[in-house]
Amino acid sequence: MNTLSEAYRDHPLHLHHIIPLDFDSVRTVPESHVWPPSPAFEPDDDQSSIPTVDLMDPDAVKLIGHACETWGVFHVINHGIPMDILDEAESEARRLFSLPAGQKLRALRSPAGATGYGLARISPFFNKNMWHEGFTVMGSPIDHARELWPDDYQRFCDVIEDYQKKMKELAETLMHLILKSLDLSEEEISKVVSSGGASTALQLNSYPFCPDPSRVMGLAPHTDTSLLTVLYQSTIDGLQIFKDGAGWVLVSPTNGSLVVNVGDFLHILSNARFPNVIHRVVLKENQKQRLSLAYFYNPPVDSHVSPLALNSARIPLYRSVSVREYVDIKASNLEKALSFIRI
Ligand SMILES: C=C1C[C@]23C[C@H]1CC[C@H]2[C@@]12CCC[C@@](C)(C(=O)O1)[C@H]2[C@@H]3C(=O)O
Ligand SMILES: O=C(O)CCC(=O)C(=O)O
Ligand SMILES: [Fe+2]
Repeated sequence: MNTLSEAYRDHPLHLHHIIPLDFDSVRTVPESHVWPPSPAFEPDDDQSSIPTVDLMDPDAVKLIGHACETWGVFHVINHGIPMDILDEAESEARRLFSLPAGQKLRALRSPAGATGYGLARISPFFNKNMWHEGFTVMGSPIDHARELWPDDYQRFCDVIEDYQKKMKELAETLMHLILKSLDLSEEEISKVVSSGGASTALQLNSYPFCPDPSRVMGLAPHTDTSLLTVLYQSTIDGLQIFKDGAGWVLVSPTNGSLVVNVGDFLHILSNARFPNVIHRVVLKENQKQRLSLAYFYNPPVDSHVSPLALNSARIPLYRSVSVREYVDIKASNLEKALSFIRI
């Protein structure tokens, strides 16, 4: 049973923080979606780019450790997920977001719920709305799929379940390599990567065509709560990560590769050795709808996370925290959540 959704139950949201705009019905950007121009909005000229890790490389452990330490995000190639699985999942996401607004609302996330159609969870922390609609899956999507397509929900379920299965295997492989790079023993590793126990979520993201993209925000800056996130961003760019000293760096999609980023839990576990990378999505002029699929791999919801990669000379920077408690803290403190568990 995936009980991650329970962790969100105590933090109900107002409907206006859940219901997306009917993007098909607007010809101009409403005031509610106009973000103040920010000087940091334009990406830096210096276009450095995130590292690429080849999972077939005999040095994968070293490469992945270095990528996590220096960037907290990397492209992964030779990841073993066939292109048609990625294509199919993308086209199911497209089919979902192409439904008329009224039909999508039938699968609206409930105020105390975690799954279904709606605005990004972080919406209440910003006074402007994002140019975004999402669909969150935890475990089987069947209930919401039935609401969307009463007579024809099976294809969506099969594709999404298959996608999650493949992503889980990949996330476990990645976690293994990453924890090895921190010199953890097999025993310690198997406590973190206990297959069966992990709590996971899949987020389908849509950034519809926008008549005035320079004035909107696709997805506001945030870090993921996960251990790690595996992102498929298909072919359209827009994802940017914030790198100290470099500013906003564009993460362009490359054919069939996946983007992996360090989330808050891996940052804690690594005792801050790996940065939980801040990222956002911006929109460009004359750009078609952008879709992305983010798979969040988390520790079991009742397990505790604490800094593990400690040698004798290093002191822990964070206290131990359960997944449930951290989700609780972050639900009311988006950016400062980590400061609550700092020692
Ligand atoms: C398991 C998760 C992870 C969530 C919450 C919950 C379901 C949806 C995820 C996202 C997806 C979009 C960005 C984010 C910041 C958001 O608003 O919702 C993510 C958030 C997190 O990483 O905290
Ligand atoms: O759409 C993207 O490229 C990023 C999505 C994201 O950051 C998320 O779902 O957490
Ligand atoms: Fe994210």
